[in-house]
Amino acid sequence: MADDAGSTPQTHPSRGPGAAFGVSGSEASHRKNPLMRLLDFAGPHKRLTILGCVLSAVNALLSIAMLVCVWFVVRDLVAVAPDWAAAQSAPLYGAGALGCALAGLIVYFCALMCTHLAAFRTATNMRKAALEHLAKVPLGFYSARSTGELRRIIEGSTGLTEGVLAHRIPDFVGALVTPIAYLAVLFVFDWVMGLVCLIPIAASAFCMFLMMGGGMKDKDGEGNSNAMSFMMNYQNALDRMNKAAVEYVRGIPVVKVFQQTVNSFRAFRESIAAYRDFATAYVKMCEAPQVAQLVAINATFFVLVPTGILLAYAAGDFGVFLTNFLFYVIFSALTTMMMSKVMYASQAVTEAQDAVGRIEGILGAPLMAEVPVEGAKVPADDSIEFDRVGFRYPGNDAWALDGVTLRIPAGATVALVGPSGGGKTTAASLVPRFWDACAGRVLVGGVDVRDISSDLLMERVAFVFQNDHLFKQSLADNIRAAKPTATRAEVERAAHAAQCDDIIEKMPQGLDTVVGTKGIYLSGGECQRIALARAILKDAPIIVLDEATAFADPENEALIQKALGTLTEGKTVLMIAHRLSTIVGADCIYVLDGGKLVESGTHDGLLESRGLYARMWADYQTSASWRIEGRGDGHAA
Ligand SMILES: Nc1ncnc2c1ncn2[C@@H]1O[C@H](COP(=O)(O)OP(=O)(O)OP(=O)(O)O)[C@@H](O)[C@H]1O
Repeated sequence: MADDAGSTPQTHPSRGPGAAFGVSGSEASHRKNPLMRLLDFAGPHKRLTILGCVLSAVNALLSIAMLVCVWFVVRDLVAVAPDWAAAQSAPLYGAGALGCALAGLIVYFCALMCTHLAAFRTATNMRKAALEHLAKVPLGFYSARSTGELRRIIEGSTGLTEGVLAHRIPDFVGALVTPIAYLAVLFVFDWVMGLVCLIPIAASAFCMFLMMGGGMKDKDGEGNSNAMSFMMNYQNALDRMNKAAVEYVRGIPVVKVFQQTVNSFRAFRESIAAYRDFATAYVKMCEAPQVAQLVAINATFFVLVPTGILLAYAAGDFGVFLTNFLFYVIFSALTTMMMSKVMYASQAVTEAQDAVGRIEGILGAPLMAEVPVEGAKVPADDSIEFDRVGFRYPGNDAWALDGVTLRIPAGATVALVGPSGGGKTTAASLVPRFWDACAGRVLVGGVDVRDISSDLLMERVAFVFQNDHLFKQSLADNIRAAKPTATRAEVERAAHAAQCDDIIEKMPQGLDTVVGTKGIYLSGGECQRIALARAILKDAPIIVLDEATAFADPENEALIQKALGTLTEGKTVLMIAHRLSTIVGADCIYVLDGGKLVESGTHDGLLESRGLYARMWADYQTSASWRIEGRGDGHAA
């Protein structure tokens, strides 16, 4: 391979996280703060989060104001006891306390409204960004990651950030504002008792600090705290278990046939054990500091009461001392709540950091290189050409295609045949750029496919896969996937041309029947005809067919062949078929073996040359006759 351009498809770095929301990838990734990175996804809704946090802080101040008012009521009542009627300002402070409480409720409600709106929008934007990005990455990305893992990132990680933005962040802000205001107020009345109340808070904060990893950097040197590194490992273990579970569920028919149990699936068993180990280790890591933290935060009375008793002896005015003491008793109840909020918020931030990192992992996956608009070229016609094409799958040293040169003139029908693993599917995949060639060029209409805008290329090429996927949507919508603007009449015409009339007739709601649910499923051959209707509706001038009749029974095959006739009429066709009878009439047959083009010519010409194709044809004929004999004498061959 002289001009090996590397073994991976040409790609370019994505614009990165938050790109769709006005933040460039590098800008976003250089920001270390996970919350800032998370808010990048909020777009204009970032302001709502900020407003929500401000309101949460106001609510915290109102809560303190309410308690101060309550304390004033108590002070006034104690001062005039038992002549309660003399406490003239008490009703005023009482009303103040009530007003603060009501205002606090309203403000907190508004705060949560703001943060919830922003949280839902942020999670939606994250999902959209990830899904949009996934549609543009090369197929190699999917070989390296399982659907279970991707699903968990898109659903799980984004869902997790919802809770963080909606509740934890405003609570965190409120919990941070509270001690500041608290400190100011604490020292107003009695600085000694204020100081004493701070001891449990400081002890609790220290335990929390230990719980979060004690500021130690992880061995990875990337600045992750122990807690962050633990969270990453924990989430990775969850991912592996998810991935193995999806594999296991998909393989359930095999499990049943070979009477296996979950324990015989090593990967699944090991992933469950790894998850258990991480979960246990996590609990153990948090055990001691969390117990200490809970003890510390609930120990306010433990330090406050003895201090109060000591100070009572030295107090000049016992009445004033008692009311001050009551203030600290009321206030200390707040500390438990406040520190719990701080603890949950810190934990949530660690989770959010991991979630944002995982979404960024998807968004950071390089995209298939797209030619700049000004450099994009338009194909002159609908011909296809392979010019010394070489291709290796990422992570695979062997050449799946090696120096393949072939030409399909516009309007011609060409077949790719060859032994299994010869490179037929790989060659066909290079035309619509599912992959890019590692060496040489693939040309459509004389233009390198990499120089054609992807929209134009997709307009020009229709690809019918071996096992085309039908979405859990109506048949009409499945067909319309090829052309969303198609009218009902166009969809019906395409379905009719693809010989789908019998399928539609037997469906309870005809074309509007949703497939894949409520026991409504199609056979392989029927799926293939719906996929052909899709391709007919698309009406692209270049058709790539990969094993179009692979799943068909004889009856379906006849219908499929008829549908293919309509689809391919006047088009450039590149066709892969194992049933050699379907390609006898092809204008040219290319034979691929071990990634190399070994023969080419018409059916008759290749038979005459007595090469690989002739041998494959002879084998095909023999196997076909075995089947016929087998049926005739009632024995399966
Ligand atoms: N996603 C992949 N990752 C790595 N290697 C792959 C991948 N897909 C195919 N290959 C390898 O590339 C080579 C060509 O495979 P390809 O599917 O193109 O052959 P094929 O001729 O279409 O085979 P078949 O007739 O069995 O479908 C094979 O050696 C195969 O193992």
